[in-house]
Amino acid sequence: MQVSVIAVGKVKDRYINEGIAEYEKRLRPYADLNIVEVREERIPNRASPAEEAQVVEREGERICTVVPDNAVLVALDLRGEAWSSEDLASRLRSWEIEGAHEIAFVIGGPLGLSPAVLDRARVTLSLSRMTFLHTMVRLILLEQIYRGFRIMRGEPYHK
Ligand SMILES: C[S@@+](CC[C@H](N)C(=O)[O-])C[C@H]1O[C@@H](n2cnc3c(N)ncnc32)[C@H](O)[C@@H]1O
Repeated sequence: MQVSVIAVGKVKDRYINEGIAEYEKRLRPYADLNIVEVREERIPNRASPAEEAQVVEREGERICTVVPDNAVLVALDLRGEAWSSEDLASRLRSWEIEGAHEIAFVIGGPLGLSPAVLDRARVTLSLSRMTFLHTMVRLILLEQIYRGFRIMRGEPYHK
């Protein structure tokens, strides 16, 4: 299965990049993983609500240009559905059964995802009610996708 993680901005912290690299490696037997970064828009100092909305909209336009037409799009958003890891495993299984060619998870920038991206998503997923650093979300999400595949295949993993 092709799994894409579309994310706004680059990960600069070494400790996060090392974790991401570890989970990219662990996921290799389960999925063809593709991480796509789109440019993070500069937020002006003391940005007005209109300027912030423009930042989010521009990043959203960049995201929309890289989302393949036939992908199942999962938007990571604080206000999304709360799933257990078993829920994610069963969604992965049902997308596989439906013959979905690609699952694309999308992570917003510091100001979140645009309405256009949220509208395009098949499902909006929350990892917690707490707000995480967007670069940290990339690592947490990869661990959950890995955990989901392990559960789906009935393979042991940490409880
Ligand atoms: C710093 S957060 C954006 C916060 C922004 N104020 C909002 O309300 O969307 C950056 C991105 O990380 C992801 N994110 C952060 N915490 C999350 C959570 N608990 N669940 C799902 N996604 C999260 C989302 O994709 C979000 O767009």
